Amino acid sequence: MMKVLITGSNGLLGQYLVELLSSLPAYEVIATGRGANRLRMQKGYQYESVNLADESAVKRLIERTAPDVIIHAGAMTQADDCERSKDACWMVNVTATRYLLQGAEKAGAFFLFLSTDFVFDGLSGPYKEEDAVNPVNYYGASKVAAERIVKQAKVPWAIARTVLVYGVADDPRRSNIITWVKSNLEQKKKLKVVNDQWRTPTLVQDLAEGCKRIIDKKAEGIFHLSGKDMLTPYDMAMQVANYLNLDTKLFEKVDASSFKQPAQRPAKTGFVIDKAERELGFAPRSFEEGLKLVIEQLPEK
Ligand SMILES: NC(=O)C1=CN([C@@H]2O[C@H](COP(=O)(O)OP(=O)(O)OC[C@H]3O[C@@H](n4cnc5c(N)ncnc54)[C@H](OP(=O)(O)O)[C@@H]3O)[C@@H](O)[C@H]2O)C=CC1
Ligand SMILES: Cc1cn([C@H]2C[C@H](O)[C@@H](COP(=O)(O)OP(=O)(O)O[C@H]3O[C@@H](C)C(=O)[C@@H](O)[C@H]3O)O2)c(=O)[nH]c1=O
Repeated sequence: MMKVLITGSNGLLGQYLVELLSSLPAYEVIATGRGANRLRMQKGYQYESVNLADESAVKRLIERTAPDVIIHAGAMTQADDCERSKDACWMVNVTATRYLLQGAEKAGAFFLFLSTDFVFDGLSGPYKEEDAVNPVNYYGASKVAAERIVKQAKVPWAIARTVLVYGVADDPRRSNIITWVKSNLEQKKKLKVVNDQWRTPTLVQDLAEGCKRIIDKKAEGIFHLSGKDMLTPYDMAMQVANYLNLDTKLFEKVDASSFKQPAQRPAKTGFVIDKAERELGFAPRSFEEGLKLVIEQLPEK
């Protein structure tokens, strides 16, 4: 049985990793999050409340649980918050990653780190794993710094980068493109939707499956795990609205410059996922299929 420690277990990806792995007999899951366990499903795994910024708590947890694998999904993920609170962002995204890695090296655990398309500048997407990083915001810079630490690890490691993850969260601290469009249009609210950013949005179930394939194979190195469809948020929003027969006249097509967000976003990212398809058998759903699955999962109004 593979003992897997998952950080960020109350987050969007974390909860799908916990549900996926704890439902399979081959895995023993230790889920760790900040504060109380917020998952709907509270059986079939061990939950440990740990602040990842607390070095001794992190190292004690790893020593006590002795995992074979650590999947580090926990992070400060709101790019604007990271721009405003750089110290907090660095503490969680970089320093905490170092604490976990030091614990992993002591335990001899395989280390899988979750990273982002925001490590790239967005000038020449879609990106392959070997392309040069050049972040345009502090969140991206923190992930580049964390990746650098992971690459020097004394244990086998992998970095899974992903893009614009969407899905249904038990207790979401942040919305995502589908839930955000659906809830606003249903309330007849006007939406400014960006038409000059390009992404390859990723269904959270596909991302969790990709992470599972990496740990099953102990596949080492960087893997780009995202959807294959290159879309703008406007394209995505139109697909959501049309599928749900909601009023697309509520959309105002804007370019990113009309947003006064603290963190700059890279214009055109998106990933080439050939390596993940070839080496992991990674096969993500189309945005249309993912959209349908998410809508089916949403609780009835
Ligand atoms: N969502 C996306 O579009 C993308 C995500 N990624 C990366 O994938 C990973 C998972 O993302 P996602 O699930 O969407 O992120 P979420 O923001 O949904 O989850 C992140 C989790 O980390 C936890 N966390 C933050 N700070 C601490 C801390 N100090 N101690 C313990 N836990 C902490 C949060 O806790 P709490 O719930 O209490 O806030 C949260 O549950 C992240 O590393 C992210 O950078 C990469 C590209 C795209
Ligand atoms: C808030 C808002 C967003 N958008 C678009 C812009 C953007 O491409 C998309 C998502 O916007 P957000 O600001 O919510 O998300 P954003 O911070 O851009 O998303 C990022 O999150 C971190 C974790 C990552 O690692 C990145 O891969 C990326 O997913 O929706 C609009 O079109 N209109 C809006 O009013």
